[in-house]
Amino acid sequence: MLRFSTAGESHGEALVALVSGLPAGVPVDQEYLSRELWRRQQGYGRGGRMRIEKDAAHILSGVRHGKTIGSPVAMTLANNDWKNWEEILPVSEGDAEKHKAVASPRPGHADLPGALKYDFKDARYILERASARESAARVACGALAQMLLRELGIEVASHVIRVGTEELGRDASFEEIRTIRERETVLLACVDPEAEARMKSQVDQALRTGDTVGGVFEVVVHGLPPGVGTHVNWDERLDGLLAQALMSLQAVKAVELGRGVTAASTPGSQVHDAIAYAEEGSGDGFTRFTRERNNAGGIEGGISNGQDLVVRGYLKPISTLRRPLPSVSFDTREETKAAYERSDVCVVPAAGVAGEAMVALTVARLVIDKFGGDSLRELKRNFDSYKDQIRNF
Ligand SMILES: Cc1cc2nc3c(=O)[nH]c(=O)nc-3n(C[C@H](O)[C@H](O)[C@H](O)COP(=O)(O)O)c2cc1C
Ligand SMILES: C=C(O[C@@H]1CC(C(=O)O)=C[C@@H](OP(=O)(O)O)[C@H]1O)C(=O)O
Repeated sequence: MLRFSTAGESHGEALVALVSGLPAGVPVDQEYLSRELWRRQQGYGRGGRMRIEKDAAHILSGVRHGKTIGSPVAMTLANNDWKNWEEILPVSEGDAEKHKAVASPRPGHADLPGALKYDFKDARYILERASARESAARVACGALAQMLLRELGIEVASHVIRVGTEELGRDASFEEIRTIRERETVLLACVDPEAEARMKSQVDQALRTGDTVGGVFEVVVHGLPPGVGTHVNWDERLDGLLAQALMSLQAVKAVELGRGVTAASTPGSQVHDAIAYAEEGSGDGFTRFTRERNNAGGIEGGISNGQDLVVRGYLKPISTLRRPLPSVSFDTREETKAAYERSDVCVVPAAGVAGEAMVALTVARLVIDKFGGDSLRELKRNFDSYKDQIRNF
């Protein structure tokens, strides 16, 4: 079973990422890994921290001569900002000035519930781990999952479809979305330059007014055969697993599969994707069944149906505001302003990259569950044999 976990605090020495369950023989492309990490750091509206960090994953185990060997892959990602904190973080709470306590919790961040739960009067102990710095480690894990999926012809890409109140307003083809990955500079990762300019103006307004924005990213998986995930148990359904995977990302507050949101208010005849049967050589790429549209987002009954998987993550606006909202001091219990040091103002493109990682890890896990194999060769053989089986169903 493919599993991954992360450790590390935002301003600690390093992040740690651990992936187990990858078959042996998967080519590990360091350049691809670095590029995914770079992509997660991009986007208009990111704060000062991204000028400090230059993320890179150092592989400690599980890879020899450029390929996985079946053992867990352990990676570390250094925090450059650690050098600015290494003398502050060890200072005890007693020395409040030097300790840089966060003692007025930010509405929307994990500060207040975390401090209550873990019994701290300093939310720094909470924010260090709640921080989306952790998503860098997820992207390192996700890059490995993508390296496996690419060997099977399965691709994952994301783009931004909304920032604040500005949206793309049309469907994008997978070919268009794929080109976002290749961009040398990333503004808001939108396929349409005009919509991107409108999105930028939303960020500019937030920057001007000391506010923040949220938005929506879309992750698309191309080349996934029908039959991945299952309807038979609630916790093995592809839709449920994808929702959990994306919802677990910092600031994601809703997940949509296909046209899930508008479908709720649209008649069935306009929602469901009618089925036809094509001549040999055509069809959805896996079978001879075809659909003219993909409102289901590639999943029916918790099972992939051979169409592109389309999953959207809805982000709330960033909670740390330059013009802070009212809060209450842990020390005096009097009204004060929420803490502010520095912050991102918009993170939708970065969250999209983290979303790709989470989707890739979820899909790779189910692919490994279904097709098995301790080596990539064995997995591929099983995968190809299944594709033969369904081709002429
Ligand atoms: C890539 C990324 C960067 C983020 N940067 C910030 C930030 O600079 N400031 C902030 O307050 N929240 C930021 N967040 C969101 C917080 O991490 C998140 O709101 C917080 O941990 C509370 O979790 P919740 O929003 O999921 O409830 C970021 C999220 C992502 C995905
Ligand atoms: C460090 C990253 O994002 C951070 C996520 C984050 C938060 O509260 O989630 C707060 C900010 O951290 P800092 O207070 O150090 O500027 C972001 O920069 C990153 O994405 O690598």
